[in-house]
Amino acid sequence: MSNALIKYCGVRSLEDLQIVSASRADFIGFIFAESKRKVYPLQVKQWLEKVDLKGKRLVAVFVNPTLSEVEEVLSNLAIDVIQFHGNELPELIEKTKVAFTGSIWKALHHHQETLQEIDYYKDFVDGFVIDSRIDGQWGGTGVSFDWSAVPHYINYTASIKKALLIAGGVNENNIEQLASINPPGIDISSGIEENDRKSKIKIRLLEERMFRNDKLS
Ligand SMILES: O=C(O)c1ccccc1NCC(=O)[C@H](O)[C@H](O)COP(=O)(O)O
Repeated sequence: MSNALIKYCGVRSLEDLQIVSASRADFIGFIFAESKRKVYPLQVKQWLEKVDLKGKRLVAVFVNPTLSEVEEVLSNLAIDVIQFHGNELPELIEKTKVAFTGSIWKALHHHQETLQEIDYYKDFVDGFVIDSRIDGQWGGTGVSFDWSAVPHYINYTASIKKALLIAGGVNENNIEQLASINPPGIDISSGIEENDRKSKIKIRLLEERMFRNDKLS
């Protein structure tokens, strides 16, 4: 059984939103950055008027945005979490907090010095998303990193009382392996897609495997 919180990211249509809203996700992510999954605040607002989220929280994902880009999203949507997925400086994070009282997560790419990067950001954010490091791409790569490092991230973020989600290439075939390491959160985009659309079938398979032994516990 897994207690991990789930974030399904990269919703890019009303149909995607309907599918993830009916899932066991805790968080739904929208990409407000250059990506094939990029969406716009007014578009998302219209979708949200038509869908019952069943209590799921909304995450706005940015890559090196201006403050006014962040403010435009916040003024149109009831965002619960902001995820900074680029090289944002603490100054931008601090300015964001003036108008935003929700949680802020910093996405960092897994490499030799990620724990030092966590240290650098820890006083400015509420949590971390650890994703794969792929040249020329910020996220949504569908590629996993070496999960033998995950226990280090779990222990360190627990010691500083920060949220943690593991991202990068999670899918229905490897979810049990990751869930067995017990990360507090798991973030998935490509792994629940088929032909660039969120897939009800992939989500069902992934959740069946992730929560396989729920009834026994
Ligand atoms: O998903 C994107 O297209 C994306 C583009 C630019 C920055 C971040 C992006 N995604 C952020 C996420 O939180 C994804 O869920 C995370 O990178 C994992 O993606 P995947 O490997 O496809 O599961």
